[in-house]
Amino acid sequence: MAEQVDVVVIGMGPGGEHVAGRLAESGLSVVGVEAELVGGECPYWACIPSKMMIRAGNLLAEARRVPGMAGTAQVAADWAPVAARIRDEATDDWNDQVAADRFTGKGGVLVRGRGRLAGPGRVEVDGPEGGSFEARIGVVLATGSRPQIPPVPGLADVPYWTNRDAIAAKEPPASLLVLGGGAIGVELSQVYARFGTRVTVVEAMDALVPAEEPEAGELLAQVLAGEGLTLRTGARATAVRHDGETFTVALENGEELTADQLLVATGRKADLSALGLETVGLDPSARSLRTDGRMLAAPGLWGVGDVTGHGAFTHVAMYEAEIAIRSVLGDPGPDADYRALPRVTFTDPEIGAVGLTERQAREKGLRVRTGCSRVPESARGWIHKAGNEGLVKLVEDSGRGVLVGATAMGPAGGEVLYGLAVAVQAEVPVETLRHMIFAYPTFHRGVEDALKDLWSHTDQA
Ligand SMILES: Cc1cc2nc3c(=O)[nH]c(=O)nc-3n(C[C@H](O)[C@H](O)[C@H](O)COP(=O)(O)OP(=O)(O)OC[C@H]3O[C@@H](n4cnc5c(N)ncnc54)[C@H](O)[C@@H]3O)c2cc1C
Ligand SMILES: NC(=O)c1ccc[n+]([C@@H]2O[C@H](COP(=O)([O-])OP(=O)(O)OC[C@H]3O[C@@H](n4cnc5c(N)ncnc54)[C@H](O)[C@@H]3O)[C@@H](O)[C@H]2O)c1
Repeated sequence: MAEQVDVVVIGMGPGGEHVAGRLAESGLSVVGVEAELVGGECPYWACIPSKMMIRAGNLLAEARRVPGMAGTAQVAADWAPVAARIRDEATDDWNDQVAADRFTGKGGVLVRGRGRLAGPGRVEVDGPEGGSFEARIGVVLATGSRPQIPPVPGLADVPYWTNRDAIAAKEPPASLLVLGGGAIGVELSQVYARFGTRVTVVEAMDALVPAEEPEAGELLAQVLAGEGLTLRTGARATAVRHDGETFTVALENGEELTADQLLVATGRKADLSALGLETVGLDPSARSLRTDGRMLAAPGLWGVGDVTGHGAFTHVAMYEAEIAIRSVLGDPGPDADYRALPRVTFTDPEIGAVGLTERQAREKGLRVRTGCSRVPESARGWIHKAGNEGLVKLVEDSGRGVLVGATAMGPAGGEVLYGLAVAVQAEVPVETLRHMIFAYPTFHRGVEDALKDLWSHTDQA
């Protein structure tokens, strides 16, 4: 006999935990199903511990910038406090009791196991605590994503690292090969390099962080090369092997790269294959779960987070969760709108970006005008000196006179981004932005310089 409840949430990462907790607080009977740890990837193997590592790496980099600007500093990197902080403060040694109690404290019922749909509103959970559930209102799928491993010959047979191993490492390897120069690849590469690891990054596309503006990828490559990393862009791995000690990655051009560890960071994908989607008339082989503006994938079936394919970010999962909560409760509010989706790659310098890149805007057929400024050429960048690399790039839909995208790269680039995200979201006329007062001498005055540059260009469509 299936147990009757109001809502079943499958997957208790940032998206699912938020939906399940809020619906339980609102008085519904809610079952949250989790196969691993309540909280999902973000607190245990992703955002939070990686940003602790980055904070540590940035402290070392700042200390190394003291000579010539503030005296002398002797810096001895030590991974032990980083590994300890990840265990003690971020993950409770990968124990989710606090998160589980947080959910049950709101009135939810946690069922540990792997859930799958068994027809509209029906969920079956494997595992010792499993069972069958029938949801009166519906089911929320929030099953996240997992690493996408490319079909490079030999790769499947070697003990490569994913983000999980890189986060849980108790000490930095002497050398590290990183396959993939996207967000995970560049963030973790820079950290490890700052702790003394010899790092080589292999990126298939022509630039690092290829989903962002090419100017950002080029500048990041200069910075990372300056910090001693070896970079291979436009490089395809043709074979991987491991002799028990050393990894070897062969590239298309004949070059062979070796290292003690190999991190595969070539993207993440949702896995819909085992969720029973066929029982509700949906395609289990799809790349992601298609949802409408209310996060509905089918009647009584909502999707939130990485599984929807709208951007693998915790802030997207939380945003979609809020909409799904309103939709389940029948509360009014706007549909999902991804025009001003922000991304921050937490390298040093940070790469903050929102909305469309120039290329995406052109591909949409917009009349595009761009404006750029360089952080070192601004008063604040010049004052900052060591570690001042960065830029601002604006993408205007000149037909409408509004920004549709922007990049703020530099010290605190992710914070500078905020004003630009407001401008894109609210479609503030560029003419209005141009006549604002920008505080002196801030990094965000680079936006004013980029607006001036925008104005000096005629339409480039
Ligand atoms: C190294 C790294 C760094 C990152 N840094 C950032 C960052 O700085 N900022 C940012 O915004 N994003 C970052 N991300 C992305 C972020 O972690 C994800 O976007 C976010 O965790 C997605 O949340 P989610 O709820 O969709 O899924 P997840 O966090 O993936 O959680 C899904 C949960 O569902 C469970 N599950 C899956 N299938 C089932 C099933 N059938 N039954 C029961 N349970 C199931 C899983 O065990 C998991 O706990 C980073 C990712 C990585 C890998
Ligand atoms: N700061 C953040 O918000 C943050 C940090 C880390 C991860 N994330 C999220 O997690 C997602 C996954 O991160 P990711 O870095 O794995 O993915 P990604 O998609 O950002 O980057 C993957 C990179 O690997 C490259 N690649 C793919 N196949 C390759 C191959 N065979 N050889 C060499 N390069 C190859 C791609 O061209 C791409 O540049 C990100 O897209 C992002 O949404 C966010």
